[in-house]
Amino acid sequence: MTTEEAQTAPPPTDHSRRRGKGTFGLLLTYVYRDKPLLIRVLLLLLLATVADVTGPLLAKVFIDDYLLAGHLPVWPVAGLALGYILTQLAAAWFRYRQTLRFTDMALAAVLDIRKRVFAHVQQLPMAFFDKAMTGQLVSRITNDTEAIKDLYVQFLSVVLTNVVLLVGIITAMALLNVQLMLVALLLIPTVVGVIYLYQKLSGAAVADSRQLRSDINGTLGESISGMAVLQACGLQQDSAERFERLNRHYYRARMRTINIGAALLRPAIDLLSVLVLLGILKVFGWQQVNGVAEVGVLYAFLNFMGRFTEPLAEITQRFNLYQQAMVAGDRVHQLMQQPRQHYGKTSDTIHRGALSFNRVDFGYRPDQPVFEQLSLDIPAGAFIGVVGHTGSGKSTLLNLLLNFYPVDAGDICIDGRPLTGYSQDALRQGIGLIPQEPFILAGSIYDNIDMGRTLPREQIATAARQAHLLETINGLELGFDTLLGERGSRLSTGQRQQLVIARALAAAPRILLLDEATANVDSETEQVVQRALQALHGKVTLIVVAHRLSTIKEADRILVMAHGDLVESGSHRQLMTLPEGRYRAMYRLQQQARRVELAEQHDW
Ligand SMILES: Nc1ncnc2c1ncn2[C@@H]1O[C@H](COP(=O)(O)OP(=O)(O)OP(=O)(O)O)[C@@H](O)[C@H]1O
Repeated sequence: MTTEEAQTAPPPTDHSRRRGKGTFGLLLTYVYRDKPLLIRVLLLLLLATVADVTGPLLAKVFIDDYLLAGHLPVWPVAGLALGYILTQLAAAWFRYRQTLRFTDMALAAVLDIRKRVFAHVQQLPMAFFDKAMTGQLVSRITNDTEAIKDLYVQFLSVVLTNVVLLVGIITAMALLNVQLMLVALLLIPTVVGVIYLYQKLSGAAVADSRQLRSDINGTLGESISGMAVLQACGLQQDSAERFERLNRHYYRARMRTINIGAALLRPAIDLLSVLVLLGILKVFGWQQVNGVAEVGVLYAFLNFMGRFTEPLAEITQRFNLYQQAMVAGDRVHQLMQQPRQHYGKTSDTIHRGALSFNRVDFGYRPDQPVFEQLSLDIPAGAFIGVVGHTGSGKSTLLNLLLNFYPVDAGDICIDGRPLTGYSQDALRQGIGLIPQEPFILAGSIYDNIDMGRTLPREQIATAARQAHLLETINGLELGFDTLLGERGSRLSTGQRQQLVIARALAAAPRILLLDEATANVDSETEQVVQRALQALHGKVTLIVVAHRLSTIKEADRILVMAHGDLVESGSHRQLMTLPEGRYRAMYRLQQQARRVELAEQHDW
């Protein structure tokens, strides 16, 4: 959803609250996973609370039974003092252990969520990524899961601790004086009311702020990756203004939530606790007159009241984190609900590499078909060139072969079996892709060819030789272990392309797809690619999409596409004989352009 959509969307308060319950349950399941740890945490929590509330009870005994009675025997009083010190020390120790364990549990849960979310995102169909903004997606996997961590560490831990503490305090109060306890208890429904009001008022603002934060990340990601274009077009000012605008919206949305929280949470509790305190003093005064209450009870009560309002205030304050975590959890949950790309489950692998399209219909959008009834047969080991004007469907042909998108009708078969029947591993192992933009990892040359497949080093070296890159690699100081900067900045454009060719060849695919692999390289590198293709000719099915017709001149068959239709098909020689042929016209045009280029070079 874009910012505009977020702003025009109906207020998410009710809706997100409805979804929130499911999200909360989902988030809790991550904690249940480690039950022994959960039990240990709860036990520590209980022990800490018991130790905590014992202190004031001991103090009450000291005041009423010894201090006010003017009777101070050494051993019982020393015993009470020691008991007081020990219980407070024990409370501190149990609390410390419990906080550590809770954080451990929370971080493990977040680790688990992040792992699952990323694994899921990697299985999503390409159609999802067509619409997703990189920065926004990154924001969901990092910031939103981080907000979920706050739910565990800062919300659940604090709320659970304080609820148990409250129960402990109320029990201790009831033991001392039931009437006074009932006055103190009045605070609870009022606090629940405050929390409810807070959630109602802040829900929309919290959802807005999370969406805006991910828009900020999206814009940043887009600007940084397109910095060269941005600077070349002098768009820095526009981009800065857009960024500033988003930040300003974000600031306002955050301030809205902070203002609501600041007005409602802490001040409301403080005010109410003063009223309750007055109520306690009144009831105590009345009981004193009737000779029911003791001074020690008042001391213990005042002590408990201090402890009673603190957890309530803590709980209410943490509700803004709860609100944020619920919205974040919902966003993560929605991402996890995205259907994965469908792959087959059989263990069949691609053996030969024969391809066929049988009456295939496909469109990225239902109202804009790219292919209608496209049929095509490609024998194993054939070298097929694909040409056509921009937008004619060349890359789409490759996308469908990679099962990046499901077809709308008809089917695509590899070695006579439907493409959708093959497992993801079989497809990735059997089909190699060399895209126009080489994608280079910030790792070593070895890592970049291997791509986590842990292939034997000899296989990597063979692939590098096939891509005519071995000599270049051997010339580098650390050879295959040479680290490439981010986006492979240490290599030239041509060398990056060769590296990607080596990567594709390393898995010994039966089908190799090249999508404009020679569009951005010089003639020399193009010849390297051509030589690599010639070496593979007959051994691997080659489907080469090329604007530069010289790259595919030697192909067995050239497919000419126009508006998703196959309009011409044949070898270079056959197509050149068609008097009105599109291929012939394109080839002549390119030859002419080449001649002009050479003449210009000569003049220089
Ligand atoms: N991800 C997408 N979402 C929606 N429409 C798309 C997408 N990719 C391509 N198209 C549309 O599908 C049609 C075919 O595009 P395709 O990329 O296959 O053409 P092409 O022949 O490879 O073009 P080029 O030579 O410019 O790379 C075009 O009309 C294009 O606008």
